[in-house]
Amino acid sequence: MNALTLPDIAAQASRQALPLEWVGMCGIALPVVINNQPSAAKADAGVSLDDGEARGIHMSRLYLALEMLEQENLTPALLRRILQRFLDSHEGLAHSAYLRIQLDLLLKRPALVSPLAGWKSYPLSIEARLKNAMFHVELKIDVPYSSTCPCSAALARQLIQQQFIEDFANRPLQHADVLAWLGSPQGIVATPHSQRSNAALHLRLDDFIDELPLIALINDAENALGTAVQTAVKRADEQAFALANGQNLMFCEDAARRLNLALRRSPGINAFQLRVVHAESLHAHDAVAESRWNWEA
Ligand SMILES: Nc1nc2c(ncn2[C@@H]2O[C@H](COP(=O)(O)OP(=O)(O)OP(=O)(O)O)[C@@H](O)[C@H]2O)c(=O)[nH]1
Repeated sequence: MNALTLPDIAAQASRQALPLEWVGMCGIALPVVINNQPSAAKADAGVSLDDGEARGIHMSRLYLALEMLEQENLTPALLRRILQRFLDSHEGLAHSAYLRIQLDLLLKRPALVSPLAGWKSYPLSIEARLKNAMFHVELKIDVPYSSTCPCSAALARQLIQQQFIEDFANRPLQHADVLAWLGSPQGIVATPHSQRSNAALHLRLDDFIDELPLIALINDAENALGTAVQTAVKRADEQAFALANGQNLMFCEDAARRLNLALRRSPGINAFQLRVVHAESLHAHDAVAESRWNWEA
């Protein structure tokens, strides 16, 4: 049999000698292991093509290095080893390596009061870079929550006061009457508007961190807001949620400031930028606030 050598176009010289900032593959489907659980993910893997004379990179070498993600828990150390393999397999061609992994982090979250729990999905993106032996990891996490407008709450309270004046005008106040009134629709003649809201967190991690602090970060953000959206809900949980909203009235500015202060204290974070979006029910447009800490674009 005639053994033919397969043509290797990538190994040819480029017609235009020009380095490229990024070459690779986007949207690779693969499982990654987080907290010992496999999750369906999409990866973008690439290197710089610093040798402008080379026609192309070796895509298969990047692709095969990603197999390491199937074997062990996703950690900064694992990301670094994969990126190092990208570079080792492109010696002389590439000086910097990049990997982004996107998935929905599925966490079981307890109800506020009842002994129930349910699953909540947090869109997550993990970006790792290795260049000149400098290794960086960034996380992007979306945290959904509820926000009740403090201005609307004050306006609603004023209407309740007016209703009280009308209903109890020229009448001696009886404890039982007031209690019954408070429990009637008259006692809450106006309600403040509230909305499902989202905090998009973009965080730079400490370079020498051992674990990705995913759950700790989400907990810190949700505790700072006080009104995380719920999963399994019985009436007791809904009542506790109503109380949490009443005790945590928030403009988008308030939410951004709360998150900023909480994330500064959160371990393992070097810098962050965040964007909160309140999908207003008062308007057909959103109220948005952004905040940064130590962040240089
Ligand atoms: N560089 C590059 N490769 C591409 C592209 N689109 C498809 N490929 C293919 O990706 C495949 C894998 O490339 P390599 O990793 O160089 O494959 P290989 O030469 O068999 O592997 P090595 O022996 O490790 O170099 C090749 O068949 C390429 O043709 C592209 O736009 N750029």
